[in-house]
Amino acid sequence: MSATHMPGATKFDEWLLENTWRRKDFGAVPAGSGLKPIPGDSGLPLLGHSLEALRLGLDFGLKRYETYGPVSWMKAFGINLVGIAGGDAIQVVLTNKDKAFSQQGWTYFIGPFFKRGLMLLDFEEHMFHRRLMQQAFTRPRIMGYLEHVAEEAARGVDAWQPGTFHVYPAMKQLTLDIAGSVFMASELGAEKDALNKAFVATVRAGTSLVRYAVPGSRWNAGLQGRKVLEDFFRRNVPAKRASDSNDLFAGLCHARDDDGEAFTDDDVVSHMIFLMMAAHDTSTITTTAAAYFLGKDRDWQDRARKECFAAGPGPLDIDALEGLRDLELVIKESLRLVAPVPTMARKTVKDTEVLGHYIPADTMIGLGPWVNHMLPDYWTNPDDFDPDRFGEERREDKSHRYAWMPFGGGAHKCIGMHFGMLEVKTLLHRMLTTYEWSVPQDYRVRWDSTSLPAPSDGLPVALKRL
Ligand code: HEM
Repeated sequence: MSATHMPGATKFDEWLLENTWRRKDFGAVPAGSGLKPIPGDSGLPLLGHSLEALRLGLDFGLKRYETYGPVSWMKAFGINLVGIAGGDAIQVVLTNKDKAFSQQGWTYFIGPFFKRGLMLLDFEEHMFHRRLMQQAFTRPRIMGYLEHVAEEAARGVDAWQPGTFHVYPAMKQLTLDIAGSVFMASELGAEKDALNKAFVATVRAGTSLVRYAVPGSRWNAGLQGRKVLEDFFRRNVPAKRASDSNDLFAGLCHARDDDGEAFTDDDVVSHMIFLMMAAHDTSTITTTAAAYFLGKDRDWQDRARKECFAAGPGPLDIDALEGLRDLELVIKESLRLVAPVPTMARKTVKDTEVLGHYIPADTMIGLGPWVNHMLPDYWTNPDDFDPDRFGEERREDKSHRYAWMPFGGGAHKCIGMHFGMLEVKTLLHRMLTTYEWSVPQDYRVRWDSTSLPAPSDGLPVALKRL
């Protein structure tokens, strides 16, 4: 197998991918259990498979699946990691019947910066927090957030300059502005730039290669960023509790469950910091990926634009946004071809098994949704951009419950899924009714996999005002 999804792969990358490593089973299976060991290998001395995982992303995941099947192990990032892909295997983990799979896998990577965020909580405590947080994602509350999104989207998109235009950095700035407005409508004021800086440092730290506090390191900047954010939110909680504004910060402050329980001030602070991260890069990547595919496929761009003009100039309300069916097909297909969260981390808290493979307690797990999105068992011509595959006549996403899973699944399925889709639709609606754009037919974007997928060249397009 070669690096078909990674333009610009070097000869060394190709060698790493094509090399056959010495196969070794992972740990000993308890005698008499009837279970199988996990196949895999340890890769290069010291580095293990870190390089391929970081440089080749999807191609590496597909190679592991092809070589070892749905459950395999490797060394990477200084640890032993069990990779799980394919619908059936991922379903076992996300259903989590015996509560063996915990979120502590995420804690290893982003814990110091996003501690006590919803995704890092487990089991009963997680359920309690999730139920409360749902109160901030009701339809009326989402309608309020969308007003902020539409306002920022119009302001930001209209200011873009035609010509050669780099979509990714512009979109990243715009979704950051949107997050500022949706999350805390009025508090930012003079602190806006300092907070944006702190937030960006906190997010970047999660992918730092140096994983301890050395002066000048990304890790250190992330810890300092977290402090700035904590201080800001903590200072503003009392005023927010007393306000009735329609932003997410107020939503968390006012959330009550059926027994009248509420979040503590510390909870609100931690949830705000995590939510900003969860909402920001994911919507940037989704919108950028859709812009890329539409820039290549002008027929789909025209089709989506026609629908957007028919819906009106905006701001569109929630019903109008939900009615943008063609655009929804485009976004779903973009989320399939570029999964914004390509790997999901877990850690076993007890001995367990997946499809008959024994997994001991304290094992780090990486789930591979992006691999599922590309398996020919579920999708016809998986490499093609073909939004109609999600249309009513075909519904290829129903080929397996976990064939399409950009928002995860099970107890931790994305709580911002509905709002996130509507935000992306608002952005694309504004883009499609303001500009047309294209990329050369032979251009292929390289999705850098060192963190969440991002176009390594920023995605240059030829942008023309309509
Ligand atoms: C369009 C883009 C988005 C994508 C692709 C996405 C993807 C995901 C995925 C895959 C997970 C599950 C992680 C896991 O199980 O390990 C998740 C969880 C989560 N997402 Fe999103 N997300 C998006 C937008 C958002 C937005 C806009 C928000 C909030 C405003 C949000 C908030 C969250 C939260 C709080 C969790 C943790 C849920 C829990 O643990 O119960 N996400 N997201």
